[in-house]
Parts: sequence; structure tokens; C-alpha cells
Amino acid sequence: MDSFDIFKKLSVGAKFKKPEKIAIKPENEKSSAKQVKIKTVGDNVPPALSTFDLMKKTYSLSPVLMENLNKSGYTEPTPIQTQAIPVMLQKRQIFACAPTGSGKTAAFLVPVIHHLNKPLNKGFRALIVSPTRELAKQTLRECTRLCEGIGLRAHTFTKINKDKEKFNPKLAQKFDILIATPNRLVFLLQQEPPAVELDNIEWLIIDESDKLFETGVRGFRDQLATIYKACGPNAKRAMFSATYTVEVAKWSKKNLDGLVAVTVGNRNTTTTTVEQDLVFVGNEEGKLIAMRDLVKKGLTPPVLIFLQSKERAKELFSELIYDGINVDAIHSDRTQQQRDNTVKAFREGKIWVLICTELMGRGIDFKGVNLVINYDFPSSAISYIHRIGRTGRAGRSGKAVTFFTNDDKPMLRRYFLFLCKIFSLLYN
Ligand SMILES: Nc1ncnc2c1ncn2[C@@H]1O[C@H](COP(=O)(O)OP(=O)(O)OP(=O)(O)O)[C@@H](O)[C@H]1O
Repeated sequence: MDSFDIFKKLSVGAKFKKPEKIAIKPENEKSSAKQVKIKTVGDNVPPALSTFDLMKKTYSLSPVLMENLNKSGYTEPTPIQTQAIPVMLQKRQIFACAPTGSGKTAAFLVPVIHHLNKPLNKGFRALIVSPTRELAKQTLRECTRLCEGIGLRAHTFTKINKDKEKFNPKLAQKFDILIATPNRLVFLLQQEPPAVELDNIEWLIIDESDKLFETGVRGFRDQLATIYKACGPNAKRAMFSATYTVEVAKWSKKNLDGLVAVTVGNRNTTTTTVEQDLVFVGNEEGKLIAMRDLVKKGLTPPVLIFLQSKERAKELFSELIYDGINVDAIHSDRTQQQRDNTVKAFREGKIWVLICTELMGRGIDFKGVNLVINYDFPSSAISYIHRIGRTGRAGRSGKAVTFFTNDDKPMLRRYFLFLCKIFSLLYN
């Protein structure tokens, strides 16, 4: 089938063939390397270790940390964990790229917790920067779980004015790990005197690094530079993301001594556990008809629906609530409390369908999302990868449906190469 045929097929809403699952639990190093390609670049790269037991033996991981991994249900490391954990345990700086839902959070938390070892009462020694507050809170939860019984204390900012008073450096001494969004952190750093001190930071982790490197009004590049400087020259840096940009790769190569770059799978492709469907809906009205059609056929919750703006999210919410669907919406016009309550209700299964904007596109790990609907066509291939990556996580299967109209066709054409890449991966 040539490229034109593929495009014709896509444009009439052809279904992608369901891809084969990639096992998230490798049986041994050899099989893991065979199932999931792990590529490393750097000098003297520490070998990947296929079990947590091997990591414990090689790097003397504490029994309590091992127990916490076990209690989290992490019996074997995921592919990124097999390689990134040993690299960071050797205090090597890392630039890591691995698919959505592949366990990158624990890949950086385990070595950080191992190095910090126990509370020292000297303030933050590790900093994890996340693009959204929702992701920061989620990382805090995982961090707190993995630190249980070790005594390390992690913190994320909640109320900015309180934080201003609370986080004068003296009072922050009881915390070891800070998980923060760039805007809040920079606000506190810029108080006179600074309301947060980062002098003792040993590890600076940039999660969703390509997002945080973006410039422009929605980017965090300037804030990141301020944070980077505040951490002092001795902090080790680690960059993690599901998507790769040449800019971050080049920057890391130039600025991070002894860097190890780790890539799991093929760069900038969707996770293989998601069945993908493109549906041509003609025009704007067609989207609502297609949506109602999906509901009529029967949706299996939980379902996430992505739209391009908060205004559009509100409009769709009114339509779906009118249809009697158990739905809520999350976007930047809602208060922090409302956002927290909505996320909690969705996690607990009290809300079945969650309408969201790009805000929820990165990093958010809702267990068992069955279906992601791109009601509005994503604005880039990178956005597509992250959005549909909210399903098919941790080796589970998932489904994504993307609506497109006549107006989206130029964009679809721009994605063409990317979509062909998925296509050829699925059919070869
Ligand atoms: N070793 C493991 N075994 C089983 N499950 C794991 C393991 N490590 C992580 N997980 C689970 O996998 C899911 C995805 O992990 P995580 O959120 O860290 O993914 P991610 O790679 O950061 O994804 P994204 O790119 O979307 O941010 C989580 O529910 C997490 O609890």
C-alpha cells in the first residue's frame, strides 16, 4: 500500500489494526531487550538490570525501599526502570525518553530516594519539576508511598500565599524532596528574601522535559532557567519525557557532564498498547453526532475527552450533561479545589466521563482509562502521543478515537509522516 492509499484510508475513518501488546514485565534482560528496544548513548553506561533484586544486590537498595516497591505492586522493573535506575544510582546525569505510562516516575524516584537515604533536617535535597499541579500532586503521592518507613518527607505547594510565609527556608528544613510547578517555584524564589532555598539540591529532575523547555506564553523555558541557576552547580540533572525534541537532546548533551541518553522503543511514537481510530466527522456539528453515536453504542467508562480550549470544554459539558451522562469537566477556569475534587471523583469512579483540555494531557495516570476521545484534533503529533497515552498504561490495553473535520485535513496532512510511521509499525 503506498502513502496515498494510506491517506485515503485514514481519511475515511479507517480503523488501525490492533497492535500487539508489548509486555511491561520483562522476563530477563535478553527478552526485555528483544521485546522493547532500549538504546543508550554515553561512555561506560551501567548495564541494565532486569530485576529489583539485582538492583538491590548491586547497589545495596534498602530493604524498606524494596518492600515499598513490592507493596506498590512493582514486582519487576519496567524497561525504562531497568536502565534508568542503574544509571542514576551511579550518579550519572540522564536524558531519558520512554513511552507514556511506562513507569518513568518510579524510574527517577527510586534512585533519588536511595541517594537521600534518610532525613537530614537540612531542607530540600531533591527537586522534581512538573508542568501541572495535578501531575505534581500525583508524583507526590507516588513519592510518599515509596518513602514510607524511610522517614524522607516530600512536599508540594498548595496555597501560594501560605507558602510564602510557610516556606521561609528555616521552616522548610523538615522536608527533603520538593515537587513543584515552575511558576509557583519561581514566584517563591523571587521573594525578597527568597521564600524557598535550593542550595542543597543534589538531584534536579525535570519531568516532561520537552514541555518545560518550550518557549512562548505557554512555555516554561525562562522559569526553568531561573530554577536551574538557583539549584547551584553541584546538583545532578535528570530529564524525563515520553517525547523527544532535538532541542532538549542537544541542550542536555552540551550542558550535562557524563550524560547517558536512554531511549525506550521508537522515538515519538504512540504507545503500542492503544488501539487507534480516526473518524472523519465532516464538520463541527458532526462531532456531536459522532459523540452521541459513540454513547449510543455504549461507552465503557472511564472515558477522557480532550478539547482544544476551556470554552469548548464548557460547551461540550453542557451538551453531555443535558444528555444525562455522568460527566464533569476540568480546565483552568475551575478553582484549585474544584479541580482537585473532579480529579478525585474521576479516580474513584464517581465520574465516568471527564472532559478536559491540554492541562490533563501530560503525565496524568488514571488507572484503567478505557477510551480517550480526541473531540478536537490535537495541535501537534506530540500532543496526540501524550493525550492518547492516558490510556493503555502499564501494559494494559486501551482505545483512542480521534475526530477530524474538513478543517483539520491540513493538520492531518502535516501529521502524515507521523501517522504513516505508526501505520508501518503496526503493519510490519
Ligand atoms: N515496575 C512497575 N510494575 C508495575 N507497574 C508499574 C511499575 N512502575 C510503574 N508502574 C505503574 O505504571 C503506571 C504508569 O507509570 P507512570 O505514571 O510513572 O508513567 P510515565 O512513564 O511517567 O507516563 P507519562 O509519560 O504519561 O507521564 C502507574 O500506574 C504506575 O503505578
